[in-house]
Amino acid sequence: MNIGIIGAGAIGLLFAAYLSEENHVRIFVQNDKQKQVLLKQGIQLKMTERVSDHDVTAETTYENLGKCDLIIIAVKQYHLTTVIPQIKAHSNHKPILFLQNGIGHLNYMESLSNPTLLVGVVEHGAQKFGEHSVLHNGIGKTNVALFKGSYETLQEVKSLSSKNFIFSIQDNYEEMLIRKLIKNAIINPLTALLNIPNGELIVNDHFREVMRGVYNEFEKIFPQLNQIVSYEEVEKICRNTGENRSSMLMDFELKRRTEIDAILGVPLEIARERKVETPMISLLYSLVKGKEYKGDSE
Ligand SMILES: NC(=O)C1=CN([C@@H]2O[C@H](COP(=O)(O)OP(=O)(O)OC[C@H]3O[C@@H](n4cnc5c(N)ncnc54)[C@H](OP(=O)(O)O)[C@@H]3O)[C@@H](O)[C@H]2O)C=CC1
Ligand SMILES: CC(C)(CO)C(=O)C(=O)O
Repeated sequence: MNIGIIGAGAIGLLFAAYLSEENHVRIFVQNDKQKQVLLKQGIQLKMTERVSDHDVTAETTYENLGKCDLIIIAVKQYHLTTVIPQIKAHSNHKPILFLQNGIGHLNYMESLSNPTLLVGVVEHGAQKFGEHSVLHNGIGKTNVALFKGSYETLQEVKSLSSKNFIFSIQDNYEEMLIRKLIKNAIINPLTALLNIPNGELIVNDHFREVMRGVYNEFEKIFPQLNQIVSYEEVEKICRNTGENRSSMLMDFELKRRTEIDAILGVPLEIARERKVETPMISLLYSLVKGKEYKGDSE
């Protein structure tokens, strides 16, 4: 298959490395320096016990998007404003797979006329080093679901699976995204604001009370929430990833923009539309925005 990947950050490089084993991968990047490094050296995929090199084609313009059988969008949600016009201009008939955290990408997807659109939730952990190296530091899987269009494409994506890189089909895209959203929405802002690893949230009854309160507010926004993901599952993630620093805490530490708008901003808009009061979620949103605004992670 000819696969196009937009974005060569941690997730873009990870997907490109694995998928290039059996497919031709074109990776669309923003700067010429990264393009040259990728063309000359390929992608270096690091795992605990081995390092491998993977050849890809790299481009800084988007004309060749139309040559791809599947396009994977691996940029952050807040980058979509620049990517969506390129999709509309060069590949409005191709299947697209969106991998963003949160639910902010759904509005963008609704604006596309592509017949087949897919969403994915990445459970792998990946960290980028330099222009072309990626560390696969957590082997999980990628859940994929149909947003609209052909189920056949979903099966083709599943068939791209390999030993350490599995795609698993999910029936309901909304439930799949909400299941991940709730975990990110409760764990990420609190760990980022408190500067603590995930596990510390559940050994402190005061923090647990706040977590439960945020969950209850989400249940007011999404009344079926408890049938999709329970509060106990959120605590389980904290236990299972106890030593981890959440991606939002790492964004603060590295002075990068966070994904707070996709994680809390869009649910807050839905709450407003549904006339639901969510004071705790609003407070967390404003605190993260405020801290981001100052550009100060101390
Ligand atoms: N990293 C992880 O372990 C996980 C990440 N995710 C999710 O996956 C998504 C991607 O995350 P991640 O890879 O970590 O993010 P990164 O910030 O590492 O990568 C995003 C990349 O997109 C590039 N980019 C931005 N705009 C464009 C554009 N118009 N054209 C081409 N490239 C562009 C950026 O380039 P530049 O550097 O030049 O700005 C950057 O390399 C996020 O939504 C994240 O939440 C989900 C689960 C795990
Ligand atoms: C589930 C969680 C909170 C694990 O750290 C995560 O996905 C993140 O940090 O973004």
